[in-house]
Amino acid sequence: MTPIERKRPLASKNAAVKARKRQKIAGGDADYRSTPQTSAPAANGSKVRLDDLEWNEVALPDRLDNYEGFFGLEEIDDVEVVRSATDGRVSFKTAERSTAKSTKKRKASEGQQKDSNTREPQPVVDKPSDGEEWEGFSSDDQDQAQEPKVPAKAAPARADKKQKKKKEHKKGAERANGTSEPRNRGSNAFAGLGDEVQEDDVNTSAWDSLELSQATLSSLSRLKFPRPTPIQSAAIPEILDGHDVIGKASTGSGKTLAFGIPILEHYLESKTGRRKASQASEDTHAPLALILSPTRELAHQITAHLTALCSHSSFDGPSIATVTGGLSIQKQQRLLSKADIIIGTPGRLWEVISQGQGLLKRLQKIMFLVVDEADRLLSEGHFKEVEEILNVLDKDDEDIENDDIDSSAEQQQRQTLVFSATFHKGLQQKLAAKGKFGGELMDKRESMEYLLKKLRFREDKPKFIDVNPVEQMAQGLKEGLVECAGTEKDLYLYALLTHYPNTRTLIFTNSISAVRRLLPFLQNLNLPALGLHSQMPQKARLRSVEQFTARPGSILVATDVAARGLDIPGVQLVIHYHLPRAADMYVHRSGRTARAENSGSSILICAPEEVAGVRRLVAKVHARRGGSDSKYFIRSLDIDRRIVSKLKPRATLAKKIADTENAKKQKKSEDNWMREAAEDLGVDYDSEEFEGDAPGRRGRGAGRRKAERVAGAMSKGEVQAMKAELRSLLAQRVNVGVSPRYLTSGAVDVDALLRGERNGEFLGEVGGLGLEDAPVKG
Ligand SMILES: Nc1ncnc2c1ncn2[C@@H]1O[C@H](COP(=O)(O)OP(=O)(O)OP(=O)(O)O)[C@@H](O)[C@H]1O
Repeated sequence: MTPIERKRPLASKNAAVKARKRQKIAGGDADYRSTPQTSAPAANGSKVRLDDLEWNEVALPDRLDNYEGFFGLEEIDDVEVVRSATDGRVSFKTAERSTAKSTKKRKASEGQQKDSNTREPQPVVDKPSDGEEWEGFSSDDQDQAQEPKVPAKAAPARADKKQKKKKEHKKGAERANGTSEPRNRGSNAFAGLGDEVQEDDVNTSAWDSLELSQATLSSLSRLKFPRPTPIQSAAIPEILDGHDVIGKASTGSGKTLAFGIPILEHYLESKTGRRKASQASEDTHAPLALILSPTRELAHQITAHLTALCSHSSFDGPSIATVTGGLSIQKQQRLLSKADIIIGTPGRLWEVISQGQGLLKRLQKIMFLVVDEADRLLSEGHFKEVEEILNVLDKDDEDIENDDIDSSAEQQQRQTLVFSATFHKGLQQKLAAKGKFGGELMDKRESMEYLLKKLRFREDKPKFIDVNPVEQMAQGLKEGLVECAGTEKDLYLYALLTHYPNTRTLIFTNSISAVRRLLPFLQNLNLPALGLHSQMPQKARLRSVEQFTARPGSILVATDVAARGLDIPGVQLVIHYHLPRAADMYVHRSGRTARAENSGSSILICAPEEVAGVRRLVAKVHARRGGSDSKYFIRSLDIDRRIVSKLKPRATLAKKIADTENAKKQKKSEDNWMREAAEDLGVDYDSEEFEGDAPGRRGRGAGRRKAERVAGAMSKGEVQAMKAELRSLLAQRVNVGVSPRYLTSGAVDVDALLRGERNGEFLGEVGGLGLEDAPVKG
């Protein structure tokens, strides 16, 4: 049903404001009061009056100057307009949910209006959501709440919380032993959680020292996370104590929950207070946290992690809005209006903020700003939109109108949490022409200086937590390189994949065109390959990640859009088809495997001239051990050339078919573009004539273009013939010459390999990457 909209009458606005003020003074909140509502909700589908419907105010753009007597819009969903057949009168039929809530709200509001003169003012637990809500409080209350929440002051609050939590723990234990009265379910958000011990819950006593709420502990138990990871152990208490935190820990070490758990704790603790404030002024519902992510996939993944943390519980989880490009902006705007946690990529977030709709002011009230994969977000080339957002949060933007918020107080409220596996300098330094690497990694002092320069922390010295300063690569990671001629990379890629059948593999390239080229190449060879790059439509991107996650032996060919943060369980092998452009990228790409204490392998495919640079790069990454120069020497894996040569005919054919089809697609889209341009200019377009006449058709790329032209000119029949030939090649046994069964002293069963059966001895012989003895969870 489409939403009904109506103009919000001035009188109703004034009444609403007055009611809110009264409600604030009373400190009450109908939905969260412990006294049960006695009024029965209206029957499902009953008719109600227009004013009894649960109207929601529609946000107007922040920068709308002149309302010209227009006070606002309200809208409502799920309402049926019923016209009486007898007298033509219009009434409204609404679902029980809506009617019940509006009845409850009306009753509450009436009750509060009645009681407002007799009740004692009660302090609101959390900070107010706007200046107006301070009315009715003493100046002491105001001072207390507006005081900067510096750690020294936060500590006593933490001490109180500790007492409270100790009691909660004790009660939880009593309940578990059957020594306490069962809790009154429904009396608060945590009610009954301790009672619901499920068979497959795990013991979470290792989390006890963090003093988390029973609700969070139950969630962790159900997620089967028996103990915190080192970064969680170190960061969570500091964040709960109110500190700004810079957290550095290796890939896959659980950084998401290191900030996610404290945010959830804060949400649960302040839920009643926050809801009180927001109930009083629903149109200014302030989010608790803003989490910035460099990629769309990571943003959606953080959402999934936080949702999983909450969905395993019986409390009402926070409302999470994910704001990324490629998906409906209108839908995201709607979610934003009620969001407790906003997770987004800077570009789309800035777009939404710029469009107004009230988000800007609400964002200024956040309690947590999280910058995930911080070095990437804050690096040149990506920083602009982040900077704009930071300006908005800190109210530096002079364009912002109707400014009635005390920005300094708001800024001091906010905790800034920064996480990454690497902090590096010179992200933009690319591989120099002769295979040199840029992208030096920063030490603690440098990264601190860098972040302090870029971010506005509320503390002079945020807590820098580096749980594994001696090693940023995951413990279970094995590394190796395969050397081959630059022109044979495709062939060696195929050979490598053949030796790791049914292995979830992530292949990294440095360009979108390489993804477009490799994907059909591998698919032609009957390999279950998927693609991921930033020019794919967002839905296709999400689908690729979903399918890669769901299908155990699948292969994902991706650009570095997949390098950061993606947590796909059971990725066993990462192949760097193109070398990473910087040391940090090597760390992040390789970090897609060997996550959460699993094992995995990372293999670079290098041209001979690249080998020395790669060795230096990998040694540099490992040199973080104690700061001394590392002797780490990445092993070379010698793939038997006899096998490679046997695989060559099929690889060559698969490549030719892929290139032909790509060239045809390319030609078609170029033709379409040229034809449209010619039509716009009112001239005739003949592609062949254009090709022949075009000047400057020599020089760089001319050879490739010629090959593309030839490939593109191939007939359908020729392509079909190549496909048939490839099919027959793929169906044949590979005759390896010496012995069709065993190569390299009986270590490799090539037929078994080509049948898709694993043979780990192959690499075991030459370098012992140890994939075979790497059990993979998930
Ligand atoms: N305490 C825990 N016990 C077991 N598993 C955990 C725990 N905390 C997180 N995990 C799991 O570990 C995996 C990696 O976590 P996460 O994605 O947060 O890593 P990360 O440090 O952010 O990695 P990256 O640097 O690559 O972004 C996830 O699947 C997560 O569910």
